[in-house]
This record gives sequence, C-alpha cells and structure tokens, in this order.
Amino acid sequence: MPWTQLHAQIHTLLKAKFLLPPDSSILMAVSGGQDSLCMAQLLMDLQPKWNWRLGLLHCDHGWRDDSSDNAAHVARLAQQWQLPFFLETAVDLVPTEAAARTWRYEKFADIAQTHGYAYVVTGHTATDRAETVLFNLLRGSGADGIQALSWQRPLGAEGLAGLVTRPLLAITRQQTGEFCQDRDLPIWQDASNDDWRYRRNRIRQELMPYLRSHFNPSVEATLAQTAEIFTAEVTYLENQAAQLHSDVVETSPGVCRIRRFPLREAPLALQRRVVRRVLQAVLDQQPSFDHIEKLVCLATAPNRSQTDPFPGGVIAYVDADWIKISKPPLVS
Ligand SMILES: Nc1ncnc2c1ncn2[C@@H]1O[C@H](COP(=O)(O)OP(=O)(O)OP(=O)(O)O)[C@@H](O)[C@H]1O
Repeated sequence: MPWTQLHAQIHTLLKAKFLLPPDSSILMAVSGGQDSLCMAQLLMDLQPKWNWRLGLLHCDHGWRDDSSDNAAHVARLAQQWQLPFFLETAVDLVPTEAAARTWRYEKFADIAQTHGYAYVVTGHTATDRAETVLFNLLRGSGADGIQALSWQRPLGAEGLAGLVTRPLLAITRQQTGEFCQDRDLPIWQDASNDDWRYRRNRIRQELMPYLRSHFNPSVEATLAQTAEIFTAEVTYLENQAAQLHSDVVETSPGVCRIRRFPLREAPLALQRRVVRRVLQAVLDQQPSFDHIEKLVCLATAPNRSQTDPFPGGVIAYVDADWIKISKPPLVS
C-alpha cells in the first residue's frame, strides 16, 4: 500500500483529535460515491496501525432505477475487501433528501447497536461542510446551521448507538477524487447528483465554482473554517442556554412557565435559545424566528399581554412575573 500525504494527514488528525481510538469497532457508511470510497480505502490502509474492527454499511433508498445495482456494487467491494457487509433497503420512502437522511441515520444507529459498532463513519468532506454552510445560510439559519457538520456527534438517543464520526472533514472533494483515481477505485456515479431540481446540487455545481473563480479560490477551506469557529461558539452558547433554561423554566402537565425577570436580564442570544427550547418542546414543528421573537417580547411586555396563537393553538401570556405557555384550554 503506498503511504501518501493524505494517509499521513488523516493518521495525524485522528491521533490529535482522538476521533477513532485504537481497537475500536467502526462501521463505514459507503454510498459508492468518491468520498466514501476514499474514506473506506484510507481507513483500511490505516487499520494495521490502529487495530480497528471494520464493517461496511450501504443504504438503498430504493428511489433510483440503478439503486439496487448501486447496492450490489458496494456489496461486491465489501466482498473483495473481505469486510462484514450490511445492506438496508427502504420500502416506500418519501423521495426527499430530508426523509432519506432521517431514514439512513436510523439505520446507522440500528446496525451499530445490533452489531456492536461504537463508531459510524461517513465520507463528508470540507467541501460538503462548505456547501452546507451556504445552504443553511440561504435558508436563514443562525449560528447552529453555520456550524454545519461536526467531527463527531452522538447517534441515536443520548449516543446509545455510538458516535457518527467524519474523518475526512479537513480534506476537499478534489482530494478524494484524485485519491480514487490514483488507487483506481470504482466510483458509482449517482445520476441524482446532476439533478438541478435539488438546491444542494445547484450550490455544488453553480454557486461554489462561481465563488471559487470570482471571490476566493480556497472558498471550501475558508467556509469549512467558518463552520469550525461556529462549532465552538455554538457549544458555548448552548451550555449557557441550558443553564439559564434550568434556572428560569418550569414545566408541569399542560403548562410551561418562564420567569420573566431573569430571562430579560440575560443576553438576547441566550433569551432566544431558551425560548427556542421551550417552543421546541410545546410545538409540533420547528419554531420559526418570528415565533421565537414573539415569545421573547413577552419578557418585557405589560402584565396581561398575550400572543396570537402559535401553530397547534398554543398561546403564551403574561401572568405577573411569569410567561405561561399552554395549549388551549388555558391552564393557569
Ligand atoms: N446510501 C448510502 N449508504 C451508506 N452511506 C451513505 C449513503 N448515502 C450517503 N452515505 C454516507 O453519507 C456521506 C455523505 O452523503 P452524501 O449524500 O453527501 O454523499 P454522496 O454524494 O452520496 O457520496 P460520497 O460522499 O460517498 O461521494 C457519504 O460519504 C456516506 O458516508
């Protein structure tokens, strides 16, 4: 196996960040695309140094005409590489990217838990991270969306099903492409990557090249670095918000109460985060920015103020030192 700069970079990074400790069990999520093939090959090459137990998982969403051929292609690779192989096939999955992602991560968690893998690795790169930053920015996301794709995060409830880890986050798609070419890895070309109905593909194929040639030739690395900076800041803010939430919010059946005085004394960034947590718990949908602002305003509003109904008929109103949030009929 030729030891390349890329091997050295990933090996050093894994050591520095302690992402995939020696002797770990690692399930590699492989779509058949260039990034996940590059990742699988790199981890197999590094395996003797780390003594990992490796397995390979493919999820067949069942949407594309070639999806079962794609799955068979990955199965053949697993056989050739002599790795345990797991195939999950969806039945009647709604053909949206969001539904696919949710289903896929559920399967990652199931297989990891059932077969004792502590880590599920994906082939996300700095390029994916940069694209996700732009995608979320254009959707009006705050800092949480800009932190886009962390190195590691819990899989399943409270991380019981292990950790999703992204060892390629520091390298670009161009690098994974060159690696696959050098090693002659058989990339499965996913035709849906060329479908311009998907906003993500237009970002990848239209916006990023434009930014690269007209604004910044290293736009991927720069935006990935922006995500890295925001990751630390969001972690800090979330910790602060969790503390404030436990100080000011009380929940009982049918009603949630927020202490107005300490809420309005807190920095606006934390007020919004606390209120978002409250709304996430009572609404059946993700709260919008307007929903959050409406509730924050009650911290300083006169007594007896009340909001218009939120989705699902949820009402918030001021009762002396408290904001009370309840679904109708009102419970005081
Ligand atoms: N169908 C799938 N089965 C298993 N893992 C998947 C699948 N689709 C995506 N993944 C994992 O999620 C990562 C990111 O997904 P994304 O959809 O951005 O990648 P892709 O373009 O399909 O393929 P690749 O990242 O391998 O080039 C992949 O690198 C892979 O690790």
